[in-house]
Amino acid sequence: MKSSLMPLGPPVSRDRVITNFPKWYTPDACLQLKEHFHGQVSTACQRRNTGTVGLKLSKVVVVGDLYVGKTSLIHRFCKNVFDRDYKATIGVDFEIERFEIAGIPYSLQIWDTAGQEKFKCIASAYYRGAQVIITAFDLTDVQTLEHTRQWLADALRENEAGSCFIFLVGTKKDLLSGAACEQAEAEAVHLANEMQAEYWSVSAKTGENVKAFFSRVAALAFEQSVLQDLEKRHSTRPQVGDGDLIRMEGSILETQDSKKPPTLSCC
Ligand SMILES: Nc1nc2c(ncn2[C@@H]2O[C@H](COP(=O)(O)OP(=O)(O)OP(=O)(O)O)[C@@H](O)[C@H]2O)c(=O)[nH]1
Ligand SMILES: [Mg+2]
Repeated sequence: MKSSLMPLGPPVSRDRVITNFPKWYTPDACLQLKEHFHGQVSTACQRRNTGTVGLKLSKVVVVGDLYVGKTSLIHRFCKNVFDRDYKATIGVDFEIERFEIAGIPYSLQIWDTAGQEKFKCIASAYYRGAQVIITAFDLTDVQTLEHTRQWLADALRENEAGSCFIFLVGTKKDLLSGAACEQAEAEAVHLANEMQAEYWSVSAKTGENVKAFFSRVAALAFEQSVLQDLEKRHSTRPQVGDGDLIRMEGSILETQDSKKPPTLSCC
């Protein structure tokens, strides 16, 4: 989807530009099978009618046992580095990654949480408001896969049921091959279906699937944000008092800079 209109925000690097809907890792455990943006989303993007979506940060929370490679995965994607030495995350950390999706600027705020038990209470304070939950485990350590159930339950407790996209990610793919890899993936796919999650295998060391994975996360979150924004704006009843914006049928009027105050009918 290419637009001849002026860009809406500062340019992003070429590998953060998403024009086609990124594909799943395996059709056996994926959140949706379609390969195109939703029709309404494509139209809204072409018309630059995506409301406040380009101004928001969508929250992504990464959880999982200590040492599974959460920080390494995020650093490979955001900084394109890999560190062989282990430095435990203390509490939480985050990175902001800017994309341009179907011509619209879009940002993810990726929260990296500590897997160590002693930091869990600090980290869990940051689970709230997640649009995406990534539960990570080490493909070479089956126990860490079993623990993802509990990590997910903890993260979901702080969020509205059904409001988050869930991903199950097997890390350190470079350490496994052949039948061992197939076996680990089969178990993970089974659990992903139970969790209603999308499954990915990645390697922060080699970078395999890392960019494709985060592009998929960004595209799914973006599409959901645009659809939610359209739905809100097209709701028939005018609503007053959503932050500093007044919403009226299909339009957003900013309260501070409007020359003429909007006329609202009383409900
Ligand atoms: N071979 C290989 N090693 C990896 C990979 N990802 C991470 N590691 C190593 O695994 C160890 C733990 O990685 P971290 O990213 O620090 O793990 P973490 O999940 O953030 O750990 P906590 O912050 O304690 O929760 C480090 O020594 C990494 O170098 C990978 O894809 N392949
Ligand atoms: Mg870490």
